[in-house]
Amino acid sequence: SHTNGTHAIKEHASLDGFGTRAIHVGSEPDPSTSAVIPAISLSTTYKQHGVGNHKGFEYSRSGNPNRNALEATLAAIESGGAYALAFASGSSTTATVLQALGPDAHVVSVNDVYGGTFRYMTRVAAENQGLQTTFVDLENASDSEVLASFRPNTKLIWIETPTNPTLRLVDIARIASLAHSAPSKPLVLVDNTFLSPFYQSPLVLGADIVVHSLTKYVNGHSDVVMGALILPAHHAALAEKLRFLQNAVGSVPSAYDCWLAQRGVKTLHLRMKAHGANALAVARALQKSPHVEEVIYPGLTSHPRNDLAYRSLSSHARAYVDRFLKDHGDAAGGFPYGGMISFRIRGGAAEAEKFLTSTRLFTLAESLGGVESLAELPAQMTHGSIPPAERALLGIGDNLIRLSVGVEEEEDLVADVEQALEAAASLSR
Ligand SMILES: C=C(NCc1c(COP(=O)(O)O)cnc(C)c1O)C(=O)O
Repeated sequence: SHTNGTHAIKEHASLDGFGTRAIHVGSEPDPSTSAVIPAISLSTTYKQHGVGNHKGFEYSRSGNPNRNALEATLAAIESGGAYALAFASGSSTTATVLQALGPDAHVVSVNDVYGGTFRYMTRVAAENQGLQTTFVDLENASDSEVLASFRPNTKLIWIETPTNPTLRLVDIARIASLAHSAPSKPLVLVDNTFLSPFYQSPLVLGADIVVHSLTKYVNGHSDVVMGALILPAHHAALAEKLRFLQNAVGSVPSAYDCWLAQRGVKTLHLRMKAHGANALAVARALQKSPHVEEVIYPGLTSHPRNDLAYRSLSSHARAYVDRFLKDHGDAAGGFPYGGMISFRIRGGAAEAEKFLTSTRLFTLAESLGGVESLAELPAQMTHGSIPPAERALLGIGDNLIRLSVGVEEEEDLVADVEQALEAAASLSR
């Protein structure tokens, strides 16, 4: 049932499958018009029938029908979710969560995060609220090394997995168990942007908060900038605190963008299956190419943490992957695991530039998760805000190319990558 403060989803939602929830929860026919698809409610204010006597809406920043509906859908599809809050962008979601930690807090973050997240932590929150951030290789750190990174004022562990852009995998369940056993009991947050709620359910694995750049897979059509966070039922107090900040800071999405995102999320399950199958095929083609030094795609059987990738799959993705493996067997060389691939092209910046300007279907552009395939050079583009020394330590070199594999026809994407690799290789002939 909806309240203005927090939106706990209807009980029945948990009984339906992922795609069914995405299509039906939050999209119930309009009770007054019976419209199957909700109207776009652009009004910024609502008539009151007496002071404080209203129908649950007072002012659009504090809540509006389209945002409430989208938040209900997001809480329903992020398994284990009960509360969802939408923001104007993934970055403002990050900012709001970090603001909620208060002054002089300490955060342990995975060492490879989106450049904008790194930038906010180290150049904004550090200055504005005295945030201290320790970047740790949470993929490889031992339990004792993780525990040693905690301080008495450690309030939050920030995880991306797979990380952007080197696709490092973090064992959410392991880190959550360590955090919840530590004296300072830091909250565990997972930025689930890269896999979307379809492939990974961080709340089920023990996380306390999930954040998404909805700009990416959830909206899925490269026409909305938005973010969201989702909390489990036992964090009602944290939901209220973040709902207060959502309204007080006012970094909220428009009703129209919420309506677009609600339309996009309805096909998320279909798109993520297609993204995954296409990405596996492109990763295999890259693996076979003499012009590629290294392919990073955790769905490949050859990936060192392919077992962790499989163990971390959501229940709905596990069903899809098991069917895929049954249908394709070992010939597939792995399983679909989201649409993101990073690879190191043989050579350096020149070869990378030639590849990126030779693709016909992969558009050279920032962002990811849309139906169209995109390609970029993190070192100079999305992760340019990370100091060169840090980038070098993380392996974000001038020959590291990141692909967001879209839902075009698989054969077309494989052919496009292969011809662009040949074009890049021609530089050294
Ligand atoms: C724009 C890109 N990333 C945005 C992003 C963000 C920020 O989301 P925005 O909606 O772009 O503000 C947060 N978390 C992750 C993992 C992200 O990848 C990019 O990597 O091309």
